[in-house]
Amino acid sequence: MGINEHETFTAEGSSKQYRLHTISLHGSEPDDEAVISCILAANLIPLLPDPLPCPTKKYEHPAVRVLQTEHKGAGLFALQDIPAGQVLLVEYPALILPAGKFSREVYDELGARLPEKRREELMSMANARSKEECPSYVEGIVRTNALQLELDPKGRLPEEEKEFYGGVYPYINRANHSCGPNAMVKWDPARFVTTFYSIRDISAGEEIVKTYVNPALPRQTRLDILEKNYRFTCDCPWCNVGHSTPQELAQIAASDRDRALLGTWIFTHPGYKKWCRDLARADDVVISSYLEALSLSEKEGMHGLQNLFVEEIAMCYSALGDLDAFQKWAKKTIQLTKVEDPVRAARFEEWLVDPPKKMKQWGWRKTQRELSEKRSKKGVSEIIVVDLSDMLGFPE
Ligand SMILES: C[S@@+](CC[C@H](N)C(=O)[O-])C[C@H]1O[C@@H](n2cnc3c(N)ncnc32)[C@H](O)[C@@H]1O
Repeated sequence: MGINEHETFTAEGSSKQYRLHTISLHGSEPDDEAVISCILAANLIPLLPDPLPCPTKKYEHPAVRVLQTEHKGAGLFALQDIPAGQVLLVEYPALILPAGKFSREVYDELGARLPEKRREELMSMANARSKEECPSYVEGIVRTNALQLELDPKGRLPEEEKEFYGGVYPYINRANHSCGPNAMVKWDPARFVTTFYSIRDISAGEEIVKTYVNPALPRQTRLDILEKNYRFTCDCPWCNVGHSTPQELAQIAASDRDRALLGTWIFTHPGYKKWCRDLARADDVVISSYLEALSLSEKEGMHGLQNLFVEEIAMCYSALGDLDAFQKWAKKTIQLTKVEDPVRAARFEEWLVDPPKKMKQWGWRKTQRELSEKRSKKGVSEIIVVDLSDMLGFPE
């Protein structure tokens, strides 16, 4: 017997009230329709966008295919070379639900509410959990596949009522894991879709992989999380290494250290904004630091951070007034941010038209240096305090 939309229920160990809810996005054409079966906290339902967005066309890159692998079940593969910054798939979740544990009936009903074809797609997905752990097969699929998403992007729920939600995607979820991924996902709460996109160049025949864990965590922690949540031993080049000789252990320690460093680089190393204000620092200090970050991220396969690093470098060259170098790094920034942050990418596009004219900070450091040299030749010593708040490209 089904549970109806008006019935409320709770998760194990909680008194919070939830409801089943079906989101139907209707477009003008018959196949412009998306049905998402959800478990939502009762107080979240009134916060959903009203009216709901029109469905975005699903997108599948012509060179992306689901193929069977030897040991990992199905996976996604590139049939042709795909450059960094390309949209690979755009997809609605079939299911949206919170992380808590519900009864078998709730999960079964959640799956049963999908249109038949969508339900078939869902039931063919990987389930790494045993029947004892997850009596409902739908729950097993959820725990093997769900990707985190934000349903309250404007933060309208009080802090104590916030919770994590996940979405299950019959196509995007075919992507297997690597600690050096070549693709990432981005959830768009306004359109209810997730975009899967390349973060580095992918070669024809290569598997398209995302990361299921924070890649900045140490190797053993990553292995433990993957084993506990997804029931496999990661065999990526950073995990599948010998770990008995002192040399091998030193190599693992170095990789752990570099990954942790990369994960906090932008918070622990001086960036463009501070450097720009401080003429006492060498002109190349931030550029060298971020070139090092780029090279480490290449070594560790942490390409997902490179958009931040290339942007810092581009901005430094703008303050130095180096046109060729700025153009080179601004183009890289656009390529690596256009899916993740289109507004930022558009800003660089605009600057690129004529950087010296379009950028307030263009050549600022060069000009200030020349000025201070002139002043010191004249024997004038003064502290230059300049308000750069309006010139730094991006708001704080
Ligand atoms: C989200 S699914 C990925 C798609 C799945 N391979 C399929 O056939 O639908 C997660 C499951 O895929 C498998 N998997 C993912 N990445 C793997 C990897 N690097 N090595 C081995 N198995 C992996 C594990 O069984 C895991 O529980």
